[in-house]
Amino acid sequence: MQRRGRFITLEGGEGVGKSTNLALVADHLEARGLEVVRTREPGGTPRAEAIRKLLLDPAADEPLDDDAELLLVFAARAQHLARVVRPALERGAWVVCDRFTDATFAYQGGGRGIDTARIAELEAFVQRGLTPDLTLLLDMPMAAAQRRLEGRLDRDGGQRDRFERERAEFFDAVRRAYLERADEAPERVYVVNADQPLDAVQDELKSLLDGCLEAWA
Ligand SMILES: Nc1ncnc2c1ncn2[C@@H]1O[C@H](COP(=O)(O)OP(=O)(O)OP(=O)(O)O)[C@@H](O)[C@H]1O
Ligand SMILES: Cc1cn([C@H]2C[C@H](O)[C@@H](COP(=O)(O)O)O2)c(=O)[nH]c1=O
Repeated sequence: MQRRGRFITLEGGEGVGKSTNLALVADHLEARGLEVVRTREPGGTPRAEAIRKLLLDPAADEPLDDDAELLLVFAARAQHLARVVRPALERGAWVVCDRFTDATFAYQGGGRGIDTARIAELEAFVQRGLTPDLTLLLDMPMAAAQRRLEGRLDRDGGQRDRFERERAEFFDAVRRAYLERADEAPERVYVVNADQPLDAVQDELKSLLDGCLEAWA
């Protein structure tokens, strides 16, 4: 693939501020004249969004098998890559994506306990070498993030989805797995302390982006 654009992902547990900061990242890049595609996983195309619905549906009548969950995540990813991410990168756009494969290592690997070697096999099969240029890992203790999530749910009148209903131990394992991923790829994954006022988080993100823009020019 002729890849001219850049691929930036935002990662972290539930309610750490990914969507809020995705808007900041995308606006910051657009203000510098770049074409930016804002997207998310699972999802990003109509069919991948249909898979997202299946994954997040808390219906208790039929539990979702862990392997089925893993395969659905990668099925959605294959569709998203083919229809949105690869074409955008090929035409020189920057793709800013709310979650990607680090989430699979964190949730299906850390949270569900699936062998990471199996996840890595699917990653190689589906992505064929395509990985993010930069990953912003928003990190904070899960208890504090849960309080933010509750605030948002109260305001939206929303319901917890299938993942948001998991126990605290699940989210602690997710956080540990994310931090392990950051340790394994320090050249790609930048860990941001998300447990600080939004202005401080966003100042840090903007100066990091400016550094990348300069380095990649
Ligand atoms: N640094 C911050 N300080 C205080 N509140 C914040 C901060 N960042 C985000 N919030 C608020 O926390 C809530 C969750 O933020 P947001 O929806 O961006 O998180 P998220 O990581 O995208 O959540 P999800 O995992 O559900 O997609 C929102 O109400 C948002 O306004
Ligand atoms: C990409 C990806 C996502 N998930 C989970 C993580 C979240 O609970 C939901 C997505 O909802 P959100 O609005 O982004 O919080 O899906 C996962 O388990 N594995 C993945 O690879």
